[in-house]
Amino acid sequence: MTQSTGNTPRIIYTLTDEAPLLATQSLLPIIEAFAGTAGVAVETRDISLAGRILAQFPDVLADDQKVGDHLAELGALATKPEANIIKLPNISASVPQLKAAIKELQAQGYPLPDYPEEPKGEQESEIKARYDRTKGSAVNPVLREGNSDRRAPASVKNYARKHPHRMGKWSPDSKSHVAHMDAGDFYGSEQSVVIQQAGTVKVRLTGSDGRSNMLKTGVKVTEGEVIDATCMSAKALAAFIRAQIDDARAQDVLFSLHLKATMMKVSDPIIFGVAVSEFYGPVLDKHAAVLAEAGFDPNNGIGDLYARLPSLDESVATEIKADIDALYGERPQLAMVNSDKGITNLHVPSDIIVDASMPAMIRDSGRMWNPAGELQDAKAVIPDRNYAGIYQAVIDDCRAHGAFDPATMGSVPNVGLMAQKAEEYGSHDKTFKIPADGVVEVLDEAGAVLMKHEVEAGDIWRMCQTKDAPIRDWVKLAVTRARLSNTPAVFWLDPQRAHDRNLAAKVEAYLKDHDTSGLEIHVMAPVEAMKFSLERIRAGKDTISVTGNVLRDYLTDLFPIMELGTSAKMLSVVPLMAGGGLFETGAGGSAPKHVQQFEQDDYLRWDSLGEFLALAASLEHLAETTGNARAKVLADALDVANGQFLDSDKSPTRKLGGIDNRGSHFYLAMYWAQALAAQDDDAELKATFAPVAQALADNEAKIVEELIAVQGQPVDMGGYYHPDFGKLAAAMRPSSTLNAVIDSLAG
Ligand SMILES: NC(=O)C1=CN([C@@H]2O[C@H](COP(=O)(O)OP(=O)(O)OC[C@H]3O[C@@H](n4cnc5c(N)ncnc54)[C@H](OP(=O)(O)O)[C@@H]3O)[C@@H](O)[C@H]2O)C=CC1
Ligand SMILES: O=C(O)CCC(=O)C(=O)O
Ligand SMILES: [Mg+2]
Repeated sequence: MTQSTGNTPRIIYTLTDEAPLLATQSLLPIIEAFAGTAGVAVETRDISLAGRILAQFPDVLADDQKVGDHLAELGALATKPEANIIKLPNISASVPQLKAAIKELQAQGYPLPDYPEEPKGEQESEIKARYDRTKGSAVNPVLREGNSDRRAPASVKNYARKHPHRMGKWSPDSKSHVAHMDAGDFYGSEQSVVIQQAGTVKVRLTGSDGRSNMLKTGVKVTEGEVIDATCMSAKALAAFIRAQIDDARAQDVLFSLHLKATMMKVSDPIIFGVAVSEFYGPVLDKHAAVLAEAGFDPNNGIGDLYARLPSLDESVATEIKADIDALYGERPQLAMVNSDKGITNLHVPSDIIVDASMPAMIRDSGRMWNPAGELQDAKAVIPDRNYAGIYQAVIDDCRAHGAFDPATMGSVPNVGLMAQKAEEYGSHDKTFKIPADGVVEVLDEAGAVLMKHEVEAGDIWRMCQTKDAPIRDWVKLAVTRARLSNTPAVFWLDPQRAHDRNLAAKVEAYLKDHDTSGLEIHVMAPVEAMKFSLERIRAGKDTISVTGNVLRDYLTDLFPIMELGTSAKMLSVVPLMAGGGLFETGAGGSAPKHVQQFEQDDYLRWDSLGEFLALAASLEHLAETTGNARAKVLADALDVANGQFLDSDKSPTRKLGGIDNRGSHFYLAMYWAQALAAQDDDAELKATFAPVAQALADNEAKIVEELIAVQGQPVDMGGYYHPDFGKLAAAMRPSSTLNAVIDSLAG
């Protein structure tokens, strides 16, 4: 961690995981050196999965192993006006990832306890509770103390139009489709209440035997807040999955499941587990006793079963493997995550993240990879109806009109509601797998029943909260964006949903607080909104989507992936409600596939454009809020550099032998230095950067050669979740010529 003292204006740059952490090793020294010339300190805070785990266990770690709770620190900072945080994507860990990270830290000498999946006794429950704080979407809901504004800046959109990426061709005969439940899902059972008076609510389960049990007490609620409760029937889900398995086989399409088991860290792993249990049912039933003994948990995927086979008697393990292979002969083929390695769609819950997986399918002509490594039509199972329909609408559109054309299509920016753990971000501690048949009720302090569901054992029940102030802020942000970009805005709200009806009433009321004259503002159900937006983008027109938290997530991968080929090129800003700024980098995740390639070939194809855009926005915000004129000069020059970077197409080439992430950082540094040397707003900066620009330009060929020369060899990172920073820095900064120029600027 680097830290400054006193009142130096500062930007916090987050250290995260996987590809973005690798990119940081190369980019951060450049950022620090440039920012330093304006007296801006760039400090780092570690919010990686490994860092978060270590921060939970100060009591078991030696003094030199302890790390501070940087996430808690940044969460507090996000509620203050001085916050200026650049947030890179981090791992939202599934249980298999969490266990792998713990194992790696233990092997590095950190005396951490094992993850007690089924805790026995108080001590193990306490350990599990600590680990669970680091699991799933543990970071974003803490830092996102504002709503989200994600869009492709004009320069990026123009670049995509000039250099359209490849889109898979769609056939009108495509059999690909989305399958969702028709009843018994969250959509069908949602109830919603607007809180009239601040207080607390509690959640009570009363079993059919009359005994009651508090699932949750003391949930604080504020006036005007919207709370919802909803429930998915385990029986209906299992029947639905069975029917889809049969139908996929009958139609000869791949079976694939698309969930968000990382962000919806309690409900979706259970849904994933039901799909695994149904698909592999005959084998799991036959070997139930031995698998239970081995600790297999279907919620962790069929990969968990394979991981446990070595602990079994060899003949039993061989029989289980043979039974699975035989079962594959009776099942539809599974969509593959990695067909070369035999990793299926049901192996690990964190490999099938719907926001990225559905757009990838749509980009690849609606097909997914089959076990033979070929593209094939697929059934995309998205059990809950809340949002599944939007993807079917895209598929229908592509089947009817062909793939979208990035050279001509319009854009769909997003204004997303997520502040103060809005909607599903607030569900993590209020989602339960129901232990017994009965009734779940949400009660207020006086004991009045606010919401009520009949439940059966195994059902998933969850409650969400959405505070009033974030809703007001979201409406305001939507109007501001519509006005600034002179673009129609559509609130995606479904009149069939209780929560959405409450939101729509608030939207109607809060729109009156703003001057909306001349603006085109609609409220439409998601499928209708999708159709409306698709028709417009085919005609080259833009439409702002104004959505809740989940659609924010889904749409900000879907549209950028269609429009730009990747969501890495998005500007992703979170204007914090307290006045600070959280600048996210792109809209994608931490790209584990990129790390595999880096480890194997010393080639990192991570595109840092998202970081460049976030940095410009962060410097601009810093200049505005602290009056630092030099930061403004740096920001303006970075805008120019970003434009030139796009014009010159200096993103990673994605081919060994071409520039990768590191090469793209060199070009950004050169263009940025050149823009600073060319400007006349600040003579001192001009003088500082003239020789830097000169040195970088003079040595361009040499630097590029030094950066490319290392490619093609394996890299030792000294760890995956907790790599050795010395090794990473050496690997990510292989050009001594570039390093000398940057280090001399840093002084
Ligand atoms: N903001 C956050 O903190 C987020 C974190 N996550 C976490 O990230 C991890 C991986 O999630 P996953 O769903 O696989 O999504 P990713 O976005 O990491 O991966 C999907 C694909 O997106 C493309 N991609 C994403 N970012 C970049 C980039 N900067 N440059 C080039 N390509 C990029 C790549 O696809 P292609 O090969 O097609 O170019 C990549 O393989 C998980 O642990 C998840 O929880 C996920 C989303 C957001
Ligand atoms: O919070 C998370 O786990 C993931 C968030 C995400 O995918 C996004 O914000 O786009
Ligand atoms: Mg996302």
